Amino acid sequence: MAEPVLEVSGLRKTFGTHPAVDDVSFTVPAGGSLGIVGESGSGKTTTARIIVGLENPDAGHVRVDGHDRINAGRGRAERLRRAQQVQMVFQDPYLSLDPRITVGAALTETLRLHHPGTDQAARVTDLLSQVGLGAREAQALPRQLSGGQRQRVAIARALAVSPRVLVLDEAVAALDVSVQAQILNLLADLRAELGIAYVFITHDLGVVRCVTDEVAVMRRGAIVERGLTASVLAEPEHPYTRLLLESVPGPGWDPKAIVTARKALAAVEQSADAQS
Ligand SMILES: Nc1ncnc2c1ncn2[C@@H]1O[C@H](COP(=O)(O)OP(=O)(O)OP(=O)(O)O)[C@@H](O)[C@H]1O
Repeated sequence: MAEPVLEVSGLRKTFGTHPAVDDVSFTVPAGGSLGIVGESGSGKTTTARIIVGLENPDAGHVRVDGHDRINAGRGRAERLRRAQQVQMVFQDPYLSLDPRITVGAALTETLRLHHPGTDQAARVTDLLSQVGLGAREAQALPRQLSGGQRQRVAIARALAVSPRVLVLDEAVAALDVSVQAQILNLLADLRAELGIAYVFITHDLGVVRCVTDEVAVMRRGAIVERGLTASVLAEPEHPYTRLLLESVPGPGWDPKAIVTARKALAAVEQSADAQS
């Protein structure tokens, strides 16, 4: 197994009295891809925001290449270094792209900040070509592009920083299925080419199947099951994972299976509550 590039250990975050993230630990090897799945409110986004540094945990560690991100200094050099460890791609690239500046200018600005001294014009061309865009898109404003193109730009901008880890939070959820497939293929190609590690936050098990090696299933802030994606999806051990799988309509899908899976989960949780 490759050395972990990302190590998350004992992460906790409570909002008021509500534990949003409850003792979450996992590692991702260099160039690996971990999916984090779970229903709405299970703590996926809060975990992602802590990894990126948008939220502080109440307890726990996040390390990239062995360097602690939580207790690192707050100076400019430290902030740049942290950004070069982890970048994030959000569901809605509109929110992360400045509507007033062209794609080319946005990429140039990111390169100037993170990699001064490189040939920025050549690198912008490279980055755009890596995500399947060209000179036309370089001159466009975000609103002049399609949703899929905007998401490619958001990925290019994250790549411009040359991060070790890319956290993708529902990054294809807003796109229609054919564009989703194109972006998922692009992400798979980039991982193979650049060796970046991915943390893929999604509620979509189809996405997990396509682009992750391992998956962690979150429920009520905690990881209830984790393993190789193919094994977890083929032979889920936790009743909650089974319920998630039964909830995906497909050929031969039987809505009654959801009822059975819900009952099995309730029985397990009642017996856990009784023991605690
Ligand atoms: N800033 C906040 N203030 C208060 N509560 C919050 C805050 N952020 C998240 N929460 C709560 O923490 C819990 C976990 O939320 P989180 O967004 O991490 O879940 P999620 O699994 O990503 O859900 P979704 O898929 O809907 O984004 C939820 O109950 C949510 O209401």
